[in-house]
Amino acid sequence: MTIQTTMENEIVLPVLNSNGGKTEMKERDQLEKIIVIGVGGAGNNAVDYLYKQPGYMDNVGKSVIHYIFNTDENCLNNLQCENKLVLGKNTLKGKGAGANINVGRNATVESIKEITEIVTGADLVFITAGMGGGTGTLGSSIVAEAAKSVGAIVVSLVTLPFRYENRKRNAFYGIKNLYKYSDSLIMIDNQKIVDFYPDYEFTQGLDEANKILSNAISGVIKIIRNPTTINTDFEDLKTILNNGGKSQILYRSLAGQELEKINEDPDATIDYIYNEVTTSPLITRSNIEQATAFLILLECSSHFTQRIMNQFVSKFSRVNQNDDDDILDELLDDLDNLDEEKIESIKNNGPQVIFAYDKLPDTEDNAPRLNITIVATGMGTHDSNRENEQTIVPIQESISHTLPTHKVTPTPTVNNKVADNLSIQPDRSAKILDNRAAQAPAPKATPAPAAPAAAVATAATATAAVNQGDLFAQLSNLDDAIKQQILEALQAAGQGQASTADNAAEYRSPVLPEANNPFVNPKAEEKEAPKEKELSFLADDLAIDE
Ligand SMILES: Nc1nc2c(ncn2[C@@H]2O[C@H](COP(=O)(O)OP(=O)(O)OP(=O)(O)O)[C@@H](O)[C@H]2O)c(=O)[nH]1
Repeated sequence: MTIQTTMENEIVLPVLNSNGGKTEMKERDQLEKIIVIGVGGAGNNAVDYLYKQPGYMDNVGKSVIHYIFNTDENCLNNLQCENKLVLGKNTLKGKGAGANINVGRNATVESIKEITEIVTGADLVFITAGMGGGTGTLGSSIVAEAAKSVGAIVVSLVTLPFRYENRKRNAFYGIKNLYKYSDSLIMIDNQKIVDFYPDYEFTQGLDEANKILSNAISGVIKIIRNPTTINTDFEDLKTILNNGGKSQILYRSLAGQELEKINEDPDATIDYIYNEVTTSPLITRSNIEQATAFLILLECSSHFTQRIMNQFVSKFSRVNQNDDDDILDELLDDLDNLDEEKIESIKNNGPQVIFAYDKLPDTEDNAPRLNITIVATGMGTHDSNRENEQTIVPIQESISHTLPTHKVTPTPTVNNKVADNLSIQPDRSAKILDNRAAQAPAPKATPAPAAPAAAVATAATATAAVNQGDLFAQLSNLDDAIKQQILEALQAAGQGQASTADNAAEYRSPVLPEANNPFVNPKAEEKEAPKEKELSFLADDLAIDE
């Protein structure tokens, strides 16, 4: 679907209306704010690859903000993406981190104020980086923490280094930290490029990985942005990511010969498609058969009939076609006396599937075509055959779950939300040191569940004020210039509304991992405060000896 541009150059997207047509327009300011950030050389290259994808920038990419962050200014200058941030410019003067993860981490912390401004107001942030190098390894997790602190969903996509680089240990320090702040973490193993494409020219091999990263990003953006005959949106993505567990994003485009037997021999072709989609050679452990929730976007030519769609989607939902027929017949026969016990006995085994469908225009040669994007979650945490059912909750409670997530304050400032999410509270009486922060546009309100009283109390403890002396003690491993930068960022965050326990709880992300989310797991509120309330990049466990 082409994005239309108005006279004022405002992007408007057609959206599905209640009659199933595609006539309504969604104004730009109604759209969720999506930001794609590449950190370090590999991350920058992945964003650049995305830019170069045919049609991407003319279509969904136009309504997304792209950034490349790097310590190495030369690398930034050579790439197309117009939004660039040089990390740690005062200290490193635009030179790279020299494969030193501590240097890259410090450079990113030095730029935390700019990073915070960039992510403020975001609903969804994609972060992509190569693990193992100096900049992206820990820089990515600092960016992820900033994004999580402003309430965004964070989807991280990283590469693992080639074995011959001997950087796996550093890479896993990076993954350990990034995982904490990511709702979804996708990993591509560069070593598998050697295994699967041994004869490819070197950069062509790297591009195979870059293609997977960029396809995953553009596929998810399409799921949210593109109007389709059966539509999905940002709320659907949240539902699937809230399912918890490990996640995976897969994309595949198939056409022509690969699908030529789709009508003659649908069983074999569907098996073939399923295998092609679910076994991406470079992705580490897809384990998709363990997923307990799927968000699927299917864009197909007219060869994909009702029968074929039924067979194909059933492979994910693992539905047995004739299950429950008797109960359904009994219920339908007596609608006046619907029996709750009978309703409850309907089997909802297997994963939840939300799917979007759109028809691709047929080509002149009438070749079958299929593009498929899958977000799968819940791997590794649940029984994949668990009962998939939503419990009906009393009406008041269910209304409170749809209340806005992030408190809308009359004059919120860029950094208030960040500050409220951190355990170290800035001095609220401090003068405004950064005028840009004060003038930044108000972040858009997004939906949020109401916090139970006990969670508010827990959050109050977690946000207990820490004075500047304590802050300096925690900063002892960093040099003076960086300490000053961080303090300024925190002080800028300090002006505006006073922090209260209420705010802290209300600003809590609705997409916390299940174990920490009191709305999914009622016991979570009794556990320790959510991790993102700590200013983790100042903590000791990030001081790594190389
Ligand atoms: N797939 C893929 N991997 C890459 C690419 N560029 C770098 N890598 C991998 O990513 C790892 C990190 O490299 P970079 O991203 O260049 O490093 P950096 O984070 O910028 O850190 P410094 O260069 O030390 O400042 C490397 O070990 C490579 O394995 C790329 O274009 N594609």
